[in-house]
Amino acid sequence: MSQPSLVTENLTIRFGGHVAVNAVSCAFNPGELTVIVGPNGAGKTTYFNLISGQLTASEGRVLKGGEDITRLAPSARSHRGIGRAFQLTNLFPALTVLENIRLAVQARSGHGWRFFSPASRLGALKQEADQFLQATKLSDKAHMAAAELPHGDQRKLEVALLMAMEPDIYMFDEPTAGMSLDHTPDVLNLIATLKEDKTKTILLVEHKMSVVRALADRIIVLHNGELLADGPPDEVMQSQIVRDVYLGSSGEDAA
Ligand SMILES: Nc1ncnc2c1ncn2[C@@H]1O[C@H](COP(=O)(O)OP(=O)(O)OP(=O)(O)O)[C@@H](O)[C@H]1O
Repeated sequence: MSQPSLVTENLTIRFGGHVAVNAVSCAFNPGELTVIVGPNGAGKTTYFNLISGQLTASEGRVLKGGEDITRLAPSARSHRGIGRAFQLTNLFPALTVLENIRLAVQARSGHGWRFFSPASRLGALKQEADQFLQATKLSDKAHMAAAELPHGDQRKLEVALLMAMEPDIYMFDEPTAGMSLDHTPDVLNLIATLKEDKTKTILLVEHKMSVVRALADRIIVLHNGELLADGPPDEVMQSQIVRDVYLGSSGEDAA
């Protein structure tokens, strides 16, 4: 088995006397999509924030490819390949879809572009951006301002920007929340496509059981900040403890 791409060791954060994430130890592997479920207030988003760096742990460690990144800022973690979708806050609303994607490609390419002439640089940028436009089925909207897109297309654009950064860890927090039913399959297909590239590690916080069933290779359950269960979807969803604390309290397809 290959080395885990991401590990949390005894990861803990306290807010005053409240322990929001409590000694969560978990290893995530390349090519695996893990869905994180749990009742409201279980600590899912806080666990995400500890991994992507919006919050710093009170105790424990986050390791990316074996490197301790526990104290790094979010930007340093993103440079190390941790890509998190932020519910539209990454978009430049006044720029077109294509311009948004080009900027993301440029940001990832960094100084590498200085070796090219301005014309060939633009050509290479456009070619790469086109690839992500096509992957997210946004080619026909390339010249629309991001702000004018329907909500579902904005979420797709957000995935395109994330893909353009080529992270090896993808983090999605309820990627279909607030999305109309006709856009939902597109986004789910997109995430399923990421899975086909067996090198990516994908983490997804999700309430909708239909989404969990469609995508999960593995489910981890948080409850009161603790890791309650971890395993293959069928096994986890059928375990009595999960039924009692999770399905019992929030029901099927909550949200
Ligand atoms: N910055 C903060 N200061 C104080 N308490 C916080 C902070 N962030 C989160 N919490 C608390 O930590 C607990 C876990 O919250 P979190 O948002 O991670 O839960 P969640 O599982 O993502 O819930 P939901 O499904 O409702 O989004 C909650 O009790 C919340 O009030």
